[in-house]
Amino acid sequence: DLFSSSLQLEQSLIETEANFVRHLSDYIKKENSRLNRLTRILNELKKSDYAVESLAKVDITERSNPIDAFLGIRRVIRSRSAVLDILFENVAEDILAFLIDAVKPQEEDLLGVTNSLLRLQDTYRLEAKDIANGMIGSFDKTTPMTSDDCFLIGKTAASITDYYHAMPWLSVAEEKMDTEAASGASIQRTFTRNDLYSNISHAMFAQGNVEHALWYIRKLRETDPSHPSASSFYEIWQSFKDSGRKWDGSWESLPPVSNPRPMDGVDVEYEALCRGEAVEKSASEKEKAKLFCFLQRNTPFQILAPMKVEIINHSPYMAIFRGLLIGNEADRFKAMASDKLKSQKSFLDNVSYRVVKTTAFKDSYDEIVARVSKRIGEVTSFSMESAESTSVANYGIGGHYGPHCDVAQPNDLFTNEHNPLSFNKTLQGDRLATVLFYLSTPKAGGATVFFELGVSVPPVKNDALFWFNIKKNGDGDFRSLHASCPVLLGQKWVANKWIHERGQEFRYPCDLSPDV
Ligand SMILES: O=C(O)CCC(=O)C(=O)O
Ligand SMILES: [Fe+2]
Repeated sequence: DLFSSSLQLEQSLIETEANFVRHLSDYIKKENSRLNRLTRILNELKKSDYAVESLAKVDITERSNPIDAFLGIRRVIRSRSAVLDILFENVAEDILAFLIDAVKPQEEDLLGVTNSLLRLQDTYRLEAKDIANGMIGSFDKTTPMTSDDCFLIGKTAASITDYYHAMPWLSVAEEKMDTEAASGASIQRTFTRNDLYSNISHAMFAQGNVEHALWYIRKLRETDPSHPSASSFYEIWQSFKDSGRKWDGSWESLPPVSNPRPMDGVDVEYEALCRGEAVEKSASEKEKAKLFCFLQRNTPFQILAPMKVEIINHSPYMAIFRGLLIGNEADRFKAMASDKLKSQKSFLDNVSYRVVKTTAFKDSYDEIVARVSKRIGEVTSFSMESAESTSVANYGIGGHYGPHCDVAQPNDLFTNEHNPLSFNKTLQGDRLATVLFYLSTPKAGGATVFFELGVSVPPVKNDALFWFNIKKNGDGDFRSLHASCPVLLGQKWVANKWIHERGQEFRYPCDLSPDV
């Protein structure tokens, strides 16, 4: 798939659309030349004596000229082989190969991006109508969608019984169909008005709007009694009668539309944190007053260039290192990762859980990787000996990473995504702390959020976020449960450095208390 890395999707769209234009215009040129050559042969044949005579209905009983016969035979043989050659020319070979094998984005990407749009709509409280008009929140406006695009999104949602999302998209499709008709725009549609009514009626019914369902199915039945959905009229009518509700059948007296959101699996606090809103567990103003920032001068290097450290949570300790990356380091990491990004099959094997592609670099890969690892060691005072390779990730369109802890220890809170065998726990120990550095600043969205702490950190290029995953007694600290919010606009790139337990025995002494 492409949609799980926004970089790869953008690259492939640019490449594919440019190649599509080239292949199709080459092909049309070749077909034109074929037609021209055929026309030339045709015109010559038409001019031939025999053809002219046949058209003129000349009496041939007297006619027999050996020269004409010779020339006629030659002409037929030559034209036959010329036409056959042209007919058997395979001018479609290149474009067929392109269309069959080389056209990337595919249906799974369309489905992936559709899912992303619906997820963004929920998380950031966007209206289907605004998205359909090319608006992502209050950000830049782009090309509006057509009724056909909106219908496809609504129908895709309905096909997985997601009527909550289907409803607004189908009604936008209806509105757009009306405005398109009024403006005389010629829109290619993959559906008829009655297909739309059938879908709206179904979704209305599923969301408890039986009168509206009846209204739409009645319109469908009146105009096309042979439509496959026309017979649902009787079921809906029966349901309406059974409900004992009152409605006189007019548009004016329809009750307001209800469209309840299924709350199963929805984390309201997560969505609020993603929008940057405070939640119950967020620090109060009084607690916030205890947070501070300072200039760190731990090492000779830092005496020259002190690190700006912002403590954002005391227990467990969390801090932001402002400007940990310098110069073009962030861009170099992205460039190094660009052609290596691979999608990570999640442990839960659930595509929608993690829409991101990653790759990892050992310190020996490039001087810059070693340099940044060394700097992390300096600012955190931890040994980097047992740390993992630096992993770089590019999120997809609307890409996110569901709630998880970075430790490999199993726990009851949730199914841990990290494969316990992915690093050698006995040699390196578990992931003591995470340093997450931001390689880009997305235009909107993509915050890193901590559910138990009510903390939301918006990504800022070159900054690094530090937190502990393990308590001093060695148990996993599940207050570190975190997630990456869906990216709303722009690209989100991060890199992870996981610091392990081994080698930190003197730098981070153990404690038997289970609470630190
Ligand atoms: O990208 C983020 O904000 C969080 C990434 C993360 O939690 C991880 O890669 O383990
Ligand atoms: Fe994580």
